[in-house]
Amino acid sequence: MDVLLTNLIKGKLLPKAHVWIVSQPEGVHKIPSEYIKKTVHCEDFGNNETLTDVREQASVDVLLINLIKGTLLPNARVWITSQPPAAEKLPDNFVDRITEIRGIDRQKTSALLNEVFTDLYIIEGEAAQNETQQVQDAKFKTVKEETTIKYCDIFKPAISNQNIKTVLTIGVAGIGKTFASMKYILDWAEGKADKNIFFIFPLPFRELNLRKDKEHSLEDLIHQFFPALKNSEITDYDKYEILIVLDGFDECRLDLEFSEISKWTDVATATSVNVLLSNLLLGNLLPKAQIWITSRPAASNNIPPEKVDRMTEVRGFNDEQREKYFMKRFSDEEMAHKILAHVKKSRNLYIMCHIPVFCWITSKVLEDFVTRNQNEGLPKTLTDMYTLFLLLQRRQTKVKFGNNQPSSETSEMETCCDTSSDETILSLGKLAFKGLEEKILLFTEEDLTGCGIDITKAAVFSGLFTQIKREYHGFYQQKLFCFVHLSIQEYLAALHVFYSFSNKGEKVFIEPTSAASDLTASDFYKKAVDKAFENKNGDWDMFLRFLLGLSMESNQDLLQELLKRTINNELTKMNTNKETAEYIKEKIRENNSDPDKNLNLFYCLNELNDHTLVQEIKNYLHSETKPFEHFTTSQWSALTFVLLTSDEKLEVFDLKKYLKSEKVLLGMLPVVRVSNTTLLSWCELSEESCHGLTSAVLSYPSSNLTELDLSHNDLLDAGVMRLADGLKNINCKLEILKLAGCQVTENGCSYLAKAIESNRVSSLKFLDLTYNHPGENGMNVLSAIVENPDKTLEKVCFDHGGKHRLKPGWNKYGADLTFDGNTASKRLVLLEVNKKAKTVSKVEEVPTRTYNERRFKRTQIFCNEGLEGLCYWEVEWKGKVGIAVAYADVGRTWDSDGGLGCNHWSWSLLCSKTGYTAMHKRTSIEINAPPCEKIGVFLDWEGGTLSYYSVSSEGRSLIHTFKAKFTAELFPAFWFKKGSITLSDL
Ligand SMILES: Nc1ncnc2c1ncn2[C@@H]1O[C@H](COP(=O)(O)OP(=O)(O)OP(=O)(O)O)[C@@H](O)[C@H]1O
Repeated sequence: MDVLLTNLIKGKLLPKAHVWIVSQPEGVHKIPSEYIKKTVHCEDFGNNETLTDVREQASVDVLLINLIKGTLLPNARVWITSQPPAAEKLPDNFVDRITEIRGIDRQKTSALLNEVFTDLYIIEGEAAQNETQQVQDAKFKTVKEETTIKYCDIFKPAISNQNIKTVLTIGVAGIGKTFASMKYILDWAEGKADKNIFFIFPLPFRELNLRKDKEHSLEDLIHQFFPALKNSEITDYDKYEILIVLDGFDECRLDLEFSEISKWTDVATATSVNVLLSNLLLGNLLPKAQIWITSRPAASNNIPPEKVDRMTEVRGFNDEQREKYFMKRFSDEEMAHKILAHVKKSRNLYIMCHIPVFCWITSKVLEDFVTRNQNEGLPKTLTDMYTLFLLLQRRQTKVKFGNNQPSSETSEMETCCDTSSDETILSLGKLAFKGLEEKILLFTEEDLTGCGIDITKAAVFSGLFTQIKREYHGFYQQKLFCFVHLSIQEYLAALHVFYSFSNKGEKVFIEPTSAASDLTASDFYKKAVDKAFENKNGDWDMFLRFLLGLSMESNQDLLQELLKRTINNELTKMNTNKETAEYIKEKIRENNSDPDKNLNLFYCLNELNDHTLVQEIKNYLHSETKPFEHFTTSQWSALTFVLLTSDEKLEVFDLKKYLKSEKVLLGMLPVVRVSNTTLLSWCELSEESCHGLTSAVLSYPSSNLTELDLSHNDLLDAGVMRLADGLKNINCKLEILKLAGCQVTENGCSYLAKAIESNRVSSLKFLDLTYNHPGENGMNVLSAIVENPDKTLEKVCFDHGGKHRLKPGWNKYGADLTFDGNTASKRLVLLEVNKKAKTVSKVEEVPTRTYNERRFKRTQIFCNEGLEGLCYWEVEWKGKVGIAVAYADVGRTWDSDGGLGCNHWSWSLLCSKTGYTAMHKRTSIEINAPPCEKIGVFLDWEGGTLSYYSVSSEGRSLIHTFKAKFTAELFPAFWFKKGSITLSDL
């Protein structure tokens, strides 16, 4: 027994077991101190003085001990809450900080993360491991679906042996990135998950920014965030499994440098935070630690892709999760149903509610509506919602100040409180605007006082503005504040600008020049439109939406009391709004280069209640006539907006359904981004489209595109080089890329090969390079990648290659035809080295033809070449002729099946001075088109089409298309009433 116990305590027996020894104090010395990790003294409970009278004076300790022991208030129930055991290894206050929802739900003290957290829709990008097994696994997944991942599995390997060290999670503002990471940490702290992880260090960029001016060691930095660790005497961090959560990379104001970085591996020596963070991300510092970075999409491009092992994107709530959110949010089920019903009433609102932060604001506002039994004035626009939210905060503050029922004694006090709280709101607006201008998200006390804000008064607006709770803060002594969400900062900034202009005539964001003072209201809004429009990063886009929303009378009615003014007629005149709307439409018309900017302008029109453009497009889409050829730029932008905001998921985007035009494509790139498949073949595109696709789609983090068909456009190697840049990008999710007939040579192939080689997360499986000229080398470099088990590429098609494929346009499909003299009728003569056939009036007997006289009874001739695949040829004709194709054994003899175009196995276009007739089987279709001397024939054998075109110096114009399922080679053939056919050279 002794041996057993000794070895158990020493850790030799059951080395991983926790051992808890309970002993009288005098027995403790018998256990060697090196085997004791922690001693808890319980003697206070044993020999303390007894207290029975609640009126008796005693120390807090004595009071508590007696309460717990039950000697004091013996009938009272005592509820002791404690941190769970896993939290023992955590720094002080850690669980509290995570459990309690900071900022955004502060007012509701009972709001615990576990209570409100609703599962999120998160998708996984391709894993970036080099592991053969994983790649092979990926190869067998034939159908690519969006892979969803649960927040708790973010670091879970997809296959065994996979090491996921760094995860990047992206998502738009308020979509739930921070929440997902907090819930992950909480699960761990509660011992529910990731028990192998010893420490999790959340280091938000917001707060790391504050340390950028001084040098720190990584250890120091950790101690600043978690002072309790100072006493932990950890000497070797590599001994522990550590997860570092770097939240909000988009807010990073450090100059992280990943390329020519000075390598830093020392945890204990001080250097700049820039160097520490860059080295942490590159894996030089704490090489074994796992890293979780969250970021809004645009900023995430700066993270070196090869260092990211898994990309995930938070997409917010899907329909089911959205409903769950509202059901969880309200303990009163009836209330939850009512609110959901309100949300569902407005399609706009319902769609916006896929963003959790918007759900939160919506639930606050609608809860108030339902409680007050109010059905009128439900919010319709984004600004409506935020205005109502602000008014709710204002009313709640009023209630906090005391009596809500005005009476003669309290009214003066109330007015005073109202005034001061309204002033606080307006000052918060000033601070918000200053923050937007200077790109500040965290504010110090000086910032607040600088804007005339009294901290104690601002504290009551905890639904808008909050102090960052950091009692454990060792390093940064100042108190720090922030708006509960950036969108609230943007709304308040717009309110400030609106208020300054309408009440004081100040144009805050316009340089104080004399000209500015003469600005009319509509000029003022136009300047705001320009300001947002000119900002590349879209920093002022939301602000503009709010400012324009505030210019609406409906919003000003709501805010009248807060703004303490009668409505300035000029500001709300319908004319002003109309003028602004027209100005925005003009901007949309003029802007051909940045489709995303136009989208924001459409959202602005929505705020101004101007739906004319959008409605017009919706009408077109529902009508028979879709005059896309005559669409203006603004109509194209409106179409883009309509497609993007449609309820239906856009699986396939086919440009040909609208207009084959490069300019149109470039304007509709945001639509390409959300589609899974984009079809752009035969659209007359050039290198410019490749450039646009790479920058706005393939490199775009949240693009959905997995299949891209760019075939039969003259992209050349230059275009392929642009596309290769996209293929290199970590965000590129393409699995199928079709570049048939794009004039690609060996060079183009090597750009593609290098791109696929260099992208660790390349998911490309199929590459179509038919009808190009890859040459031996081009084929070899790409085939080598197919052979490489570390790469997902399964197949590259090189069929129908050759030098002639480098000809421009349709000439690359040119069929080099010659007449087969043996099939020529006696009435025909062949001229110009078998390129011209002509009827003659006097038939001359040709001795070589006599072996089968019957075949010459029809005046026709066939070509030698049997065609499949894509082929194009042109002929010049005179007289009355039939231009046809037929299977090999058809119609060459005089038989009962009739001539060319009169049976199942041939198709013909009869050409004469009066027009054309399309003939197949026994049907013929008259085509009313002016006769043209030159006819182009395009055969897409696999696609099952045979098209005839008139060809002139103005281009090609379609005469007729036959559709059929071709089953064998087709031979060009010609029938003559009288006249001639010349095969043209291409
Ligand atoms: N899973 C969730 N369940 C319930 N509420 C959520 C969830 N995710 C987010 N929210 C709500 O949305 C708010 C914003 O979420 P969060 O701060 O995580 O967004 P974010 O993506 O980090 O945004 P930002 O990029 O602006 O920092 C939260 O404070 C919370 O009210």
